[in-house]
Amino acid sequence: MSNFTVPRLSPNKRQSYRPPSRQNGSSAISTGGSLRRPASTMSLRSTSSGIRRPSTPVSSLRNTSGSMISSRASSPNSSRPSSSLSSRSTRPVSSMSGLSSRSSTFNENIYSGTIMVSVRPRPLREQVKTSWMIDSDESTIYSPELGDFTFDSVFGNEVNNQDVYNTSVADIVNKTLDGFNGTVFAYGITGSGKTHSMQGSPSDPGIIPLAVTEIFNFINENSHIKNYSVKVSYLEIYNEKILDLLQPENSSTPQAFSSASNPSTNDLKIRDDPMTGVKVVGLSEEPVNSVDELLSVIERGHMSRKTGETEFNSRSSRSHAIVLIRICSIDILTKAETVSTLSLCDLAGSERAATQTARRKEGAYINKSLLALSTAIAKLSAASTSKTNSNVGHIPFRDSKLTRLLQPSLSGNSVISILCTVHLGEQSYSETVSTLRFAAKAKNITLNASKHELLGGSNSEKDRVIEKLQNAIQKQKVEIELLKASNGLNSLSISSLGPLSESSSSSSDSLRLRDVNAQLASENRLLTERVEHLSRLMDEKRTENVILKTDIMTSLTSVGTLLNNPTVLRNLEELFRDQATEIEEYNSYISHLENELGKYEYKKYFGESQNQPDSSPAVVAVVVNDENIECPLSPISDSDMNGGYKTHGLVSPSKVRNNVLKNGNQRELQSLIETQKEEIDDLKESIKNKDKIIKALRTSSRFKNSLSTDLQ
Ligand SMILES: Nc1ncnc2c1ncn2[C@@H]1O[C@H](COP(=O)(O)OP(=O)(O)OP(=O)(O)O)[C@@H](O)[C@H]1O
Repeated sequence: MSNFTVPRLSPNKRQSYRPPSRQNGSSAISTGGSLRRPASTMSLRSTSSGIRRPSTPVSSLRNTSGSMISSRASSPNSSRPSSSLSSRSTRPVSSMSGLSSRSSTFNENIYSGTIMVSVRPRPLREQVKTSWMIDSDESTIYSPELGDFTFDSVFGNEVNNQDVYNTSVADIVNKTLDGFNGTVFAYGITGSGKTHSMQGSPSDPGIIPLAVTEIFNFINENSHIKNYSVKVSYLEIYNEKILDLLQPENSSTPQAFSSASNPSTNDLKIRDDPMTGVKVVGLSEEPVNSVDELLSVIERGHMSRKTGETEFNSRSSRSHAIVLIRICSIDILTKAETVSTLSLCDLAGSERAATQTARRKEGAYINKSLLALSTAIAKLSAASTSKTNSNVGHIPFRDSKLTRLLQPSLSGNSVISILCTVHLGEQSYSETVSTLRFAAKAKNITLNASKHELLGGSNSEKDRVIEKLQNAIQKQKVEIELLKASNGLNSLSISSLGPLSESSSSSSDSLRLRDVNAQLASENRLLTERVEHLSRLMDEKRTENVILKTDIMTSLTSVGTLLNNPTVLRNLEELFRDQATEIEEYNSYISHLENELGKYEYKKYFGESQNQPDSSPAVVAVVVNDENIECPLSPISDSDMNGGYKTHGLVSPSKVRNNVLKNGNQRELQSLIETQKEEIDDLKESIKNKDKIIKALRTSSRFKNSLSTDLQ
């Protein structure tokens, strides 16, 4: 059974909905079951700009069941104001400029303005703490640490998908129906509500089914003025591969049989396209004639989408999914033809490093493409805000399939709405901040979208296209003439195909030129493939690096987290102190043993009656082998030094042996020496281990100090 319930909007509800507080321009708060206090009684707080205005902490925006509430009316098709719109084609231009609340201008063929950016927090559970606040103006979200973030809309908890659609998406769909390309995408961390907003549920249909409904309602209304055709494609980008969700490969063509003529649907290629900017080669398109048909095609594609379980979402989308709805209209009277595409994107959510390898790989690809998207957005934002447009550099659209596909839209060829979904719990604070920063940058981007009218349009439009084509033909003619006139160039160009015959006519010249052209085109193809191959290799390398970096960061973060825990730190310091004390004890025990050994050896060597001089240093070690007896602090013969000691000397083994024999039991002495030596070695080994531990503890302590310095 389809997941989508088809909402039937009555035609007059198609126009953009503004909540009551906005429509009458006041900040009055709707009380339809809402617990939000009226603005006048709200606590005042100062903002970064010094203006004081009412605000409500997110935590207080909960109703008794723990869900958040805001002033936006929850109005499942009921409380929405009905507009007097009878036909969009007759709607005054001024009423269509509401795409973004920031400055935007619109004429029949060009839209200039900014991206519509909205923020939708996922409802918090009762016990979840948050420091975020949403202003009653429904456009500002505030954190005490970072201040205000202002967007076109910041939704409260009680809004449903219909409200989100009316406020943030309906204008985009309307413009698509007018011939502009439209793009809507949901962006946010895993589990923040992207799929919930885009697809919805039977009881709360999402943006995709609502947009589809609006499209067909409009088409039905205007079928007496224009002929429409609608086609749908559905693709996903999974691990940097583009897959056709309407023709999953395993259902039809086995990979082994895929060839250039029957390209694999498991990794479709993107090509530049003069009409649409980019084109996914081989992506299937299905014609559809009704809401139900369109939704069932999407539902079919949806079944093939990759999902998996993450820490935050038991059914997480592991791919970026894009529904492309192509609408073609031909004016019955003027024959003006427009083609426009509505792209509805449910992006995969970013997430912290996962534990499973497969999830980690997916996560690395997802994070990589989202990083590419936010880099592109940041650069476009810088380009839009910079007065000179210089120093913004190249926009790296080719860094990921996602940015490559969105390139025409982000480059201004589309009207765009971005819905940023966030989770306002403390646990996701840093992710929420980065999503809001992304949203703020996106808000700066300016768009200059134009309608996509084809031949057959108004006379002036037709003339413009004809003139363009004639100019192109003229240019080519001149080029051919130049080639013909220049023998040198001619022979240079054609030499690779063999000499021209003396008597070549102009027609054979042009045949040869066509051959040269074909050869150059095929070389070009080869080079393009090589470039693609190399960039794929680079992509793989980058992904490996991302995975490696993610692993390293995970380890560093866990060490950092461990060292930031005061209890762990205290325990480590105690351990460190204990080890140091123990080492000192060992050292003094070793000295004691060495002293004893020295005394014992001295007595054996010089006789029981001789006392070791008090001032004599201890023997540190005695090594017995066949050739030498090494006594780093060994006693030497009477004659050598009158019973004194020589440091680190080597005594001849025969001398020692003689003296030992003179004093009795050599075996006993040797075994004692060896036992003592083994004990000393064991103790030294144990000190070495302790030293290692101390060294490791010192290193972690240094690492912790440097981490905390970095964090400051
Ligand atoms: N605004 C909301 N109201 C009610 N439930 C919501 C809302 N947002 C999200 N949820 C619920 O939270 C869960 C996760 O949401 P969803 O699957 O839409 O997240 P997501 O951002 O698409 O995650 P992923 O990127 O992992 O696919 C779902 O059960 C969804 O129903």
